[in-house]
Order: sequence, then structure tokens, then C-alpha cells
Amino acid sequence: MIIGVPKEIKNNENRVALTPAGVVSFVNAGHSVLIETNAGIGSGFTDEAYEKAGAQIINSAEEVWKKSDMIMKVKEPLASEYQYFRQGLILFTYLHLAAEPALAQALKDSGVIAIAYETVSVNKTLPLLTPMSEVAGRMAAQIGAAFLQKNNRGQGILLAGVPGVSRGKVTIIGGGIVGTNAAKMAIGLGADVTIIDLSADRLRQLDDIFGNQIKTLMSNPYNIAEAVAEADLLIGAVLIPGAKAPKLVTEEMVRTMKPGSVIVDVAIDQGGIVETIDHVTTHDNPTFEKHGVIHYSVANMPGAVPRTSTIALTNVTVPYALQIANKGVYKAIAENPALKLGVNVANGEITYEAVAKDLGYQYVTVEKALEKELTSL
Ligand SMILES: NC(=O)C1=CN([C@@H]2O[C@H](COP(=O)(O)OP(=O)(O)OC[C@H]3O[C@@H](n4cnc5c(N)ncnc54)[C@H](O)[C@@H]3O)[C@@H](O)[C@H]2O)C=CC1
Ligand SMILES: CC(=O)C(=O)O
Repeated sequence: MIIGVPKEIKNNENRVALTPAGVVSFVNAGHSVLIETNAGIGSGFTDEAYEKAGAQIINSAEEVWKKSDMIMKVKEPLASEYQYFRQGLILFTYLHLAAEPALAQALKDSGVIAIAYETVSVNKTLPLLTPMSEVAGRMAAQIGAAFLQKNNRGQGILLAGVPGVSRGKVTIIGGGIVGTNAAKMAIGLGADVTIIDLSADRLRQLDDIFGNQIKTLMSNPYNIAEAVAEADLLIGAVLIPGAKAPKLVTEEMVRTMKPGSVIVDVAIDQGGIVETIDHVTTHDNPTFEKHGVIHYSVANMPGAVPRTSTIALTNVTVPYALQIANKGVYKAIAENPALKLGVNVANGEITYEAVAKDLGYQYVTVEKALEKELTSL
């Protein structure tokens, strides 16, 4: 199979979908890898390193897309890339389609087989989302701490406090991977941390992990309103896989926050959980203010720490991509239920139920959408 890796074009997206080590794995298995020139440079991987690993360096994105059987990316394709979609092309990347209706339509119209990293699932865990959630969760606390500084238009508080002065309060809504990693960092910074989740079992696990270093609260509008009002830093970390994030923090709640408080809505890639966030921001211009509160809504946070993120991401994506290359996409999907759950669009159908429901499409199972291909295996 020919595997193509275009350079990422999203604002400040410096990650790349394959490292030279990944190239070696494909080449050793008998595949060809095309890397767009300078695709790895933001993560510290030169064209020479890729060539040494056995890849071919290609000068244009168009050529990479057109010559490849499978495109591996990090972020969802942007509108300028939709022209490269074609029937049967395999696209393996983050997609977040519930928040990207135009992309969903373009994938549907073109017949691409689109496998989303974020819905590949094993025993209710999301192995291809987890490392980036670890990165973004850890970043959320340090970014929030920085925007609380007066020179960044924040309240001017230090999360740790000092002897004789109260600690800053951090409220985290969603106690999964992002929430847990944000909590680790916030605790390390000395903050007073509250975690809210809908799952009583998850709250028990968090209590076992952190003991009295955190407070836990059940997710309901009453508890959320109280915890938001007292938060200096609010972190959004809720996920319902594939679906648009629920708006748990209303505009009324944001109005009760102190001027100069900070919201970091990590869940923005699925639409975000905060009503006052009406747009995605970029690393170039990451915040806006509403009701005196600083809002941060960057959808590719790990892109700012690309060396760490690229290695962490490719550690988990390459084994799945190798299965697709070695077996062919249909056999790989048929034999690996985790990968099958990653299929969001195939043969012009939306094959992930939550995406179909949120975007108003008819949901078609993977088995049905690929009936011909799977029965002829
Ligand atoms: N902005 C960015 O750059 C990045 C964003 N993310 C996003 O962060 C979000 C969270 O991801 P993970 O932590 O990996 O997900 P996860 O599945 O590990 O955790 C989600 C948590 O939300 C909880 N939850 C669900 N409904 C809830 C409700 N109504 N109230 C409170 N809690 C609720 C679940 O019980 C679960 O514990 C996702 O949207 C993910 O895509 C991840 C990485 C980077
Ligand atoms: C998860 C995701 O969207 C990201 O890492 O950018």
C-alpha cells in the first residue's frame, strides 16, 4: 500500500502523522511512504531523516493526496483539502465530525473511507485519543495559570497562593483523561481543585487516585452553577464519544464568575461545553473576553507542543495503520472491532451513530455501508 503524509495546514499545527520510526515500520512491512516536504519540520523531523528511514519526499500536497491509497493526518482536513477526496481513498486522522458538518458532507459526497482516531474504541477506552487528551489536560492547567496573570489580562492571582493568602480555585468538568491530567497539574501547582463528573464510578476512582487533594461533585446544573461561580479557572473536559458536547455551562453561570477568571474549554473540538464560546480560537489569537471572563477555545492544543505530541500520537496510531496497510482496509475493519468503531464515513454513508444523529443524517452501520466489500473478503 502507498501511505501518504501531507504537511498539516491548520493554524500552528506542528504535529505530523508519522515519525521516521513509523516510516521504518511501514517500509519493513513492504509498503511505500510519501512524505510532503517539511511535513515533520515543526516536530523536529527533517526530510533527510525521513529519506534515511525509506520514505520518498514529495514537493506538493496534491501529489501526496493523489498518489496515496491511505492518507494519514493529525487534524481534520480543511476546506482547501476537500478537492483531494475520492472514492475509496482511506483517510486516517482526527475528524470530530459532529463539530464539522461541511467536512462530513464532503466525505459523504466523495466516497472516502474516513476512520476517526477519536472513535477507535477498546473496552470503552479511546486509545487514539488518550495521549492527546493527556497532553491537552496537562496544558489546560498551565495555560489557565498563565492567563490568570495580570499581564495576560487575568485576575492577577497565583494558583498556589502563598502562606497567609488563599489558593486559587480550579473547577474541572469531566473527570476522564483530560480532567485527570488537568487535575494532576493543578494539584502540582498548589490549587484548590474540584472535579465534576456524571459517573459515580468515575468519581469513586478519582477519589481513590487523589484522596483529599481534590473535591468531587456529581454533575448536575445546581452543582455546576456553584462550582463555576467560585472557580478562578474553569476547565471543560466532557466527552460523549462522537457526539456534540453538551452545553453544561450557561451564559448565566459565566456571568457569576469573577472578572479576570479564565475558562479553558478543552472539549471545544466536539463543540465545547460553554454557552459563551461561539467560536474556535487559534494558537495565534487564543483568547477572547466575554462578561469579563477570559475564554480559551483552541481545538488543537497539543499542536503547540509538537515534539511530545507527535511521538505520543504516533506511538498509538501506527500499529492500527499497519493493520490497515497489511490486511487491506476491509479485512482490517472486519477483524478488528476497535477499528470498525473508528469508521465514521464509508461509501457515502455516515456510519457512526452519534455523528449521524447530531448532523441529521440517516445512520447506516459499517456492515451495511460496506456490505459488498465485506462479503467478498
Ligand atoms: N482542544 C484540544 O486540543 C483537545 C481536545 N480534546 C477533547 O477533550 C474532550 C475530553 O476528552 P477525554 O478526557 O479524553 O474524554 P474521556 O472520555 O476520557 O472523559 C470524558 C468524561 O466526561 C464525563 N462526562 C460525560 N458527560 C458528562 C456530564 N454531563 N457532566 C460531567 N461529566 C460528563 C465522562 O463520564 C468522562 O469521565 C474530548 O472532546 C476530546 O476530544 C482532547 C485532546 C485535545
Ligand atoms: C484530539 C485532537 O483533536 C487534537 O489532539 O488536536
